[in-house]
Amino acid sequence: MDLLAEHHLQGTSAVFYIPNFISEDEERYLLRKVKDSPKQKWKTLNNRRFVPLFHTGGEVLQKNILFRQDLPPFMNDFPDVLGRIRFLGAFNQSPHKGPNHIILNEYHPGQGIMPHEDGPSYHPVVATISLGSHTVFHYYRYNDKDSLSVDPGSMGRSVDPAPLLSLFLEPRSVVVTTGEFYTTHLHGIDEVDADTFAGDGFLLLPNGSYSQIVNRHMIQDETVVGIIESGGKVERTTRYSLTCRDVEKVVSGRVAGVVSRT
Ligand SMILES: O=C(O)CCC(=O)C(=O)O
Ligand SMILES: [Fe+2]
Repeated sequence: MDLLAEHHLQGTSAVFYIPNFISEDEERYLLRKVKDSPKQKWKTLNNRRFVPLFHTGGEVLQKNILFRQDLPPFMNDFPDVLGRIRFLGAFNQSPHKGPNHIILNEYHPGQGIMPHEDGPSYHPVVATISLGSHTVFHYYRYNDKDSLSVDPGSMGRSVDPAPLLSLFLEPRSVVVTTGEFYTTHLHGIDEVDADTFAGDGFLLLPNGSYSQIVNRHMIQDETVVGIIESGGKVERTTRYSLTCRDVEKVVSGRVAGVVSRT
C-alpha cells in the first residue's frame, strides 16, 4: 500500500493524516525560516481575523488566476516539502502535478479560522502541514445537504454546528483533504487556548457539545494520547501551518499593489 492509502482516515472518502511528515530537525529549520521572513509580507485578511498571513508562490487574483512568483527556497531545498507532497500522489491529477501556492498561517493560542471553503481557484486537493503546535481541525457541512458543488456565493447558507469530522493535528503532521471534503464541506479551527477532552477521544466544543477525534489512534505523542483517552487539556502554543494547493490558472508577470483573494 502506498503512504497515502496507509494513512486514509476510516469513515472518510478522502481525508488522509500522516504524522511526522516533517522531522524535528526540519521543523526547527522551517520555524526559523518562517520567523526570519520579512515582516511586511504578513497580512491580515477580512475573513481571517487576527491571523497574519503571507502568500508565497504567487497571488490569487479575483479572476482565480495565479501570478507566478518564486516560492521561497526553503520550500524546495531543505527539506523538500513540495517534493515530498508531490510524492504522495494526491496531486497527480492536478494541472501542475503538485502545489504551486502556499499560504503560511500563524495562530497564537486563542486564534482560529472560521468555517470556510477554499473555493474554486484551486484544484480540489489541499495538503496542510502543522508546525510548532497541535490544533484541532473540524470539517463541517451545510444544513442544505443537497447542494453538491463549491458555491462561491455560499456565504448565506447555514452551517451545521456539529462537526462532521474532527482531527487532532500534531506538529509536523500533514493532513490531505480531497473529494467532497474539499468541494462541498467547510473546515475551521476553534478559537481556544487549549483543547479539552472528556475521555474516549471526545473533545469538548465551545458550544458545550462533544465531537470525537477520528484520528485518535494515529496520534504519536503518548502524553497527548493519555489526555485524549482519559480526559484533560492540551494547551496550544503558537502554530504555523503551510497550506499547499495547486492554483489551476497561472500567468507570468509581476503583481503591483495589494490584491484581494476570492
Ligand atoms: O491553518 C490551517 O490548518 C487551515 C488554514 C486554511 O484553512 C486555509 O488557509 O485556507
Ligand atoms: Fe481553508
